[in-house]
Order: sequence, then structure tokens, then C-alpha cells
Amino acid sequence: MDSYQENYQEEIEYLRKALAFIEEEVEKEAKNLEEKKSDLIAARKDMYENTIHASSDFESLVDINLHSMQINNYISSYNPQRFKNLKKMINSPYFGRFDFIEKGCSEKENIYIGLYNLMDRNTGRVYVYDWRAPISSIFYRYELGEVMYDTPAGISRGDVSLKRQYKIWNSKLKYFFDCSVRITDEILQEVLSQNTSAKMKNIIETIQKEQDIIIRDRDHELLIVQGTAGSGKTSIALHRIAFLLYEGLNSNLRSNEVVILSPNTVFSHYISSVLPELGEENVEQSVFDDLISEVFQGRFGEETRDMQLETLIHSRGKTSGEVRRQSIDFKGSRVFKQILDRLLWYYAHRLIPFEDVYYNGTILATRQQLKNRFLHNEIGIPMAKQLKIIETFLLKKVHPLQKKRLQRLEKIVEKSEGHEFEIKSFSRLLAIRQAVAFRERIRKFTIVDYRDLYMLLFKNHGLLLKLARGLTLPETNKEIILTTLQNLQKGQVHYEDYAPLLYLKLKIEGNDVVSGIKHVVIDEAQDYTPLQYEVFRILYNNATYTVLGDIRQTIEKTADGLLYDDISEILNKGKMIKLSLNKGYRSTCEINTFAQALLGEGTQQGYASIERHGEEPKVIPQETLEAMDRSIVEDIAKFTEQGYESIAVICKTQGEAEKVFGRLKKSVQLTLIKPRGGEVTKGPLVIPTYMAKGLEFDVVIGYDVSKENYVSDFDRQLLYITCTRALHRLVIYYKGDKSPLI
Ligand SMILES: Nc1ncnc2c1ncn2[C@@H]1O[C@H](COP(=O)(O)OP(=O)(O)OP(=O)(O)O)[C@@H](O)[C@H]1O
Repeated sequence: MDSYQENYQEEIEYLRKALAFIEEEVEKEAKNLEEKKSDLIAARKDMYENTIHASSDFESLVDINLHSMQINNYISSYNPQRFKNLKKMINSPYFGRFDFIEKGCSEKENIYIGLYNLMDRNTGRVYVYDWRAPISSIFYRYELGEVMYDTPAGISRGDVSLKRQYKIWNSKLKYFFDCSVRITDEILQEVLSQNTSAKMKNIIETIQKEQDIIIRDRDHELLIVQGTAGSGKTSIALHRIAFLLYEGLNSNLRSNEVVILSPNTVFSHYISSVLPELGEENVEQSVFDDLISEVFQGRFGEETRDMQLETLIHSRGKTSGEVRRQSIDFKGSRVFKQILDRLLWYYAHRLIPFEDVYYNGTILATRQQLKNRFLHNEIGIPMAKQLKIIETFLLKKVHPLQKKRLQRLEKIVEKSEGHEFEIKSFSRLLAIRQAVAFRERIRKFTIVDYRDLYMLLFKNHGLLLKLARGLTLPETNKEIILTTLQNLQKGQVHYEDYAPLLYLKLKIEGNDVVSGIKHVVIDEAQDYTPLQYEVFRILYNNATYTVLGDIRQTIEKTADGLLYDDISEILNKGKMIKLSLNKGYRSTCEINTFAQALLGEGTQQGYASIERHGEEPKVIPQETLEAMDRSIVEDIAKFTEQGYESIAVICKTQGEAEKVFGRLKKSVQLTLIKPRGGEVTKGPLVIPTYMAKGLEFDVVIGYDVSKENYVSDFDRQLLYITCTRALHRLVIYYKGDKSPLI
């Protein structure tokens, strides 16, 4: 037998033993769960039959309590997760192995790596290590030779003599190879050459070293990643969450203490299956728009981010478009945050209309006393709560006086004509009216509304300028002030006003919105403004952060690396690090080169693409839109026949996407992806660029990339996003003249 045959036999034997062990465990676990379920049903039945259902008698209450405690114990011990994990492992229990001798030990260990730990608790034998276990990092970070890894007790060193990768499917060993003998990224190449699916997949078998460093980082409270398109940012974010939740780390982080901020609901659906695949459920995904509608409850109309982007893209080149763009930049800036802070200070110190408070001729508090009391706020109680305390203080003071007032009123009513038979009730009515009037009077200064305050900033033009002293305002500040005021007066606000309004609300009322979140993952970080980060800092005050973005994929603003400095200053965490990912994994070399060239000279520095080749992207002229439609229909048929499963026709705007969809659907079956829509399904679809962000498709067909349609720097960014969505094929159509950006 040659050595490959010997190894093969050994591996077959190991797989057989591992699978036999899993089968045994599955059986035990199923039995165990069945018993727990029966116990639970029996306990419920017992409680129902043997306890009184409603009682005020103490002994019965104790009895009910004991029963429900028992039931709760049964419920919490009923945990089907291990059973589910074992079932998943039957298909493919592990994907890698390395042979390791720990420094100071003589015995070599064969470490197999898989989705979860597989250990025989009776013998202590570990069949498979979870990919997240500290020792598994060796597999991702090293070739053969000396290695080290972090353990809870410090750094451990050793030597790796073999590294092997496996393809096991349906419990069968398809093949294996030693990484030291053949190219290491063979499996990676295979994975990347496959078609993409409607849902994002996990990458545990092929995590790359630079990605692993980010996934396993535990030293920093703020981890910022700038990564080029397709470098695996979203994948890393999700694997990092699974890593942080890994019980072996004793981090005590629970899935309900983690939140992922996603750009839109289509994207949320796209990534939703990765964490459950990795065995972690219940991680909340939040979209800023949803947070806004939850907090404001439709108070300010319904403008969403998609609507904002649509307007911006449509109005480029027009004066109104420039005002809107500057307004968005300004209202999301740190300068505007300073103005809002000054507004809050100014309101607190100068504008609250405190007044002397009298009741029944007695002074309860002078204006100055109230103001002093309000400003003497050393523990930083939010303004609205502080004013509420003052209101309660005044109402308490007035309470004993109201009795006296009632007596006086009764005397007055007695003397007045027409109420002889209802002295008491009429006096009480008068007293109530006076109490209401009193409350209303003091509420003129104890109630503060964030919207009114925001409006004040724009209503009084001089105020904004006064508060902005020493700060740089946008050129179009007068127009911005005017349009904002007009909107607010109509009861509407633009999307860019939501963050300032939320900021003011949180500062004024305090944060009762979210609590208990310990880790926040912000994907597509470039899409949020500094002011939105200020809001995140208040909302998730005690959390640590993973922030991932690509400044080249911004839409409405100029790409600017300084955003990361802003983020770091705003979130203000003691231990922070910024890392970069420069290698694209999604697209073929040809597509990557084409897309990078769009960004212009100098921007490709340090950029690398995975060595996967395919056809050159095609840029095809068309005489008319009808001819373009016909070619696209033919392309869809051709690519489908070639086996590509997801084909996206990417348009510049939603409006264009709707028109194109309306025409194409007469000849081919396809889906239109709408903002705030649900899942992206397989098959051909039409989608606007900004919705395609973060997603990927086997084939991308860029719609009408003509001189009229794509000309500015912002269009360049849109085009870059369009092209970087493609895995295998890219076709660009244009009518008339080609965009000068290509
Ligand atoms: N180590 C890896 N092994 C296998 N596939 C990988 C790896 N890293 C990334 N990929 C694949 O590359 C593609 C891009 O990954 P992902 O969407 O996470 O990148 P991204 O940086 O978030 O992209 P973008 O910013 O362009 O949306 C996905 O198909 C992902 O599965």
C-alpha cells in the first residue's frame, strides 16, 4: 500500500468512528429530549390538576409558585440545540485537520476542525474541535512548522507537522489533500467558482488568515475594518458574532445582547441564514429606518433612505440637488452636532420660559429659584426628566393649598347667586378647573418638545447663525434653513432630519429606547453619518463595536477616509484598532480589474484579487432602448442555459428599474426588487444599484451606462457598486455615447 492509500484508509476509519459516535449521541440526545418533554407535560398536567387556579390563600400561592418553578426548570433544561448541531454534523463532521505537538509534550495530537465540538464526555476524547475553539486558529493562521495560539491561560506554542483539508458530503469522504503538498487555496477556488445563492453562506472552511485575525479579535472595544468590495466584510462580521458568542470563550455574551445594523431589509434577509447555520440564533438585526419609525411612530411622514437616495440621484446637476446634498452632509456632520449641543445649552440657559409661580396669592417659587434648581443638575439628568421633577415639586407644593382654596371657593359660591343647591359640587368643579389651569401654566416651561426645539433653529435664522459662530457652514446655508423650515411647518421632515431629531430626543428625554446591548456590528459603515454614530453611541452606550465599511462604496457623499477617524472619536472606546482588507474574493480577476479601473489612477494601490479567471467584461453599444431590451432578454436566456442561477439587471434608480422591469417582463420571467422588500430570490431580477449594495449575483447586466446616465463622480461610485456585485460575468450596455467613466 502506498502512503496515500494508507492515509486514505486511516481517514476512512476516523470518519467511520466519528460518524458512529455522532449517531450514538444523536440517539441519546433524542431520548433525553423526549424524556424532558414528557416530564414537562407531566408537570404541567400535575399543576393543572393539583393546584388551585386562583387563590389568595398563602399556602396555595406557595404551591402554585413551586409548580411553576419546576416547570420553568424543565423548560430551561429543554435545549434542542445540541441535538440540532449533531444532526448537522452527520453530513460533514469536519473539514480540516492539523497534527500538533505542544511545546513540552511528546505526544502528537491530530486536531480535526468542524462546525461544532464533538467530544466523548466519558473518555475525554475530542473527535472534532469547534472552528471557534482557541486551538483551531492554528488551522487558519499557519502552514507547517512553529505555531502559537491564544489560550485563556496565555500563549501556547508548538509545532505543526501536517495540515489537511477534506471534502465530506452526505457522510462520505469525497477527497482530501495535504495543504503542504498541493496549493492551499484549492478549496477556496472551488467555493468561489460556484454559483452564489439567494442567501449568504458561511465560509468556515476557507477563512483566510487576515480575516481570521479580525474574526477572533478580543482585545479591542472598537474594531474598524475598511475593506474593498468583496473582501468578506459581511461574512467576517457574521463569523465574528458567532465567535464572540462561542461558549468556550466564557465571554458571557448572549445572542440577544448583540445587534447587527443592516442597510435595508433586503440585505437583512440575505444574511439571515448564516448565524443559524453556525448554530447561533436570536441575534437581532436592525435597520436604521425601522428604528426611526419605531421611535417617531410616523410623526414626521414616511421618507425612507431609499426615497432620499432616489431624489438625490434624480436631482444631480440641478441647484435643488446641490442644496439637498449639502443639506444631507451638513445635517449629518459633527459641526451640526456641535450646533445641536449649543442649541440644547442655549435653550436650558436662556430660553426656558421659567416664571414666578403663585397659587392662591402665595408665591411657591420665583423664576430664579426654578432656574437655579434646574441648572443645578450635577448628575446629568436629561432635561425633560429634570423639568418633570420641577413640575412634580410644584404640584406637591400646591397640593395642601388646594384644600384651603376649595374652602374659600365654597364660601364664595355660597354668596353667589344661582348655585345654592350645588355649593359643594360647583366649588369642586371650579377647583378642578383652577388646578388644570395651574398645571397648564407651569407646563409652559416644564414641557420641552424636541421637534419644537429643532424647528426653533430654522425658524429663527439668526439663531442658527449665532449658534454656529466659529464653525463652517455650507455655502447654501440660507436655502437649507428655508427649505427645512418649510418642510417642518408642513409637518414633514426629510430623511436627513431624522438623526438630528433623534439626537435631540435622546439628549432631552434620555435613552429609554434600547438597552442591554453589549455588542454592536455596523455593516456598510460608510452609509452612516457622524451624527448617526452619535446616536448609536447614546443608544448602545456600554457596548463594544465592530464597524465594517468601504469608503469607495458611498453613494450620496464623497469618499472620505476621515469618516473612520470620526467614528473612532465619536464612539470613544479606550482600545481601538483599524484594519484593512485589500483582497477581493467575490469576482473574477477580469471583473475586479475592470471595476478597480473605474475608480481611476492611484486608487488600486495595495489592491489584490483572488486568482480566479473568467471572461472579460463586455461593454456593448445599442442603437435604441428597444434593442437593449432585446439583447438583455437574449443574455438572460443564454446565461440561464449556461447554468448561472442569479442574474441581475442593475439600473441606476428605482424609477428606471420599474420601467425596465415593465418592458422585460413581457418577454422573460423575472422579479423586480423593491425597497423595503423581502427576500431576493434566485433567477433573473431587476434592481436599482443602491438596493444591490452588499448583495452579489452570478451575472450582472449594467443597464444603460451611457454618457447621459453616468457622468459625475457620484455616478462613478454607483457604477463601481454595480460592477463589483458580479461573481462570474459582467455585461454593460449603453445607448448613444458610452459613459466617460468606463
Ligand atoms: N475566506 C473566504 N472563503 C470563501 N468565500 C469567501 C471568503 N471571503 C469572502 N468570500 C466570499 O466573497 C464574497 C464577498 O463576501 P462579502 O459579501 O462578505 O464581502 P464584502 O466585503 O461585505 O463585500 P461588499 O462590500 O462588496 O458588499 C461572498 O460570496 C463570500 O462568501
